[in-house]
Amino acid sequence: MEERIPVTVLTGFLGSGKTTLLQRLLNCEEGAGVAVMINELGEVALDHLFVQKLTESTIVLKNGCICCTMREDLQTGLRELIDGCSRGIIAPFNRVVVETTGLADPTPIAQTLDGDLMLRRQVRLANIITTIDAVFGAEQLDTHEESMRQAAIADRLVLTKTDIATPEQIALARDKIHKVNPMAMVLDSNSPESLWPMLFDIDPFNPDTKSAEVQAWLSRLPHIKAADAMHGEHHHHHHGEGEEHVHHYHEGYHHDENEIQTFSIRTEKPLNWTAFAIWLSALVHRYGKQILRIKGLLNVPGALGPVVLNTVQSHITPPMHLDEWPDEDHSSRIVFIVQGISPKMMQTSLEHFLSILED
Ligand SMILES: Nc1nc2c(ncn2[C@@H]2O[C@H](COP(=O)(O)OP(=O)(O)OP(=O)(O)O)[C@@H](O)[C@H]2O)c(=O)[nH]1
Repeated sequence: MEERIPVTVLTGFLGSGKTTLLQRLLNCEEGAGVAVMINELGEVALDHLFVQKLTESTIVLKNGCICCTMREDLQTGLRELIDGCSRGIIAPFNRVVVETTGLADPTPIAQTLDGDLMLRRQVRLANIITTIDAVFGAEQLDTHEESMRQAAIADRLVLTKTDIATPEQIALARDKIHKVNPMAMVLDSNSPESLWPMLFDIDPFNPDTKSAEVQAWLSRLPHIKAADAMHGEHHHHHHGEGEEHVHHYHEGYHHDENEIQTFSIRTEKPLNWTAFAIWLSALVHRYGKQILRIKGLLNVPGALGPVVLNTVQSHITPPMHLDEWPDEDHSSRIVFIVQGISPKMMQTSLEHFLSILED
């Protein structure tokens, strides 16, 4: 169904093991079909020298960061790969992995793919993979905003250096990343099994695997599934004649002034899609960079199954219908990962918006 080439963004803090992971992936059987773009800071690019299996389908973007100054280079690089392949200069590939610098904000990269009309027809964002250093990860998440954003935005988190970290360090890193991003699958880079299927076979933006991906991240959110049992931890809001509207579950991750927060909203009532879509685009427009991820299952009147929502910052993929619900719970559930925005404010504004349109 989906013919565009999937692009994976591989990010992670400085020295967290991106290049090492990339090397391991390229060494897999499936690695032969991967074209690589490596972005490095500094005039003398070195990273790509550590990746042994480099072929002609590797492009090194030097001397700048694709998330800030080199977005055009990213576009040009992708075009070069695609053109080269169609002219037979570059070996055929079926996936592109873009390794960012350690300080990159991965979200503008997603937008870069979107922003180029030509490219948009040929490539699509497949997923965002973030490496987290098991030894220093917990500390880096606390002290470096870049690290925190990289973790918050990810579809997959890969814990590296578990072979040299203490069990306490690993537990602490896992605990922190779960608080920042409970939806992402967490993998161990030193696991003897192939990471390939976990990283690539279920692809959150691919309609064919959407249902499996939704089930996977829902299962990681037990507090949403078992919401009614969570007395005291969520707030009911009553409107008019006591009708129940939006419930709000607050996970909360406290991080100084630029606090990143994960929280979810559930509503039992079918959601007015038009109203919700207007609210969402206004939100994304207003807060831009502060919206890291939004994932949701929406119960929209008239639809057989739920509508799946998946945004990376202002990159809102067209919502997709599933034929059936992944579980018995047919309420709308939306998970937000935001930075410096009050969950309370968002919840109130959504309630308000939905109620205006109902009247
Ligand atoms: N023991 C151990 N060392 C690792 C692991 N992953 C990476 N390293 C080492 O950590 C160092 C940094 O790894 P890289 O793969 O270069 O990290 P990176 O994220 O690409 O680094 P930058 O591009 O500089 O941000 C290297 O010396 C790697 O050999 C791991 O799982 N275990």
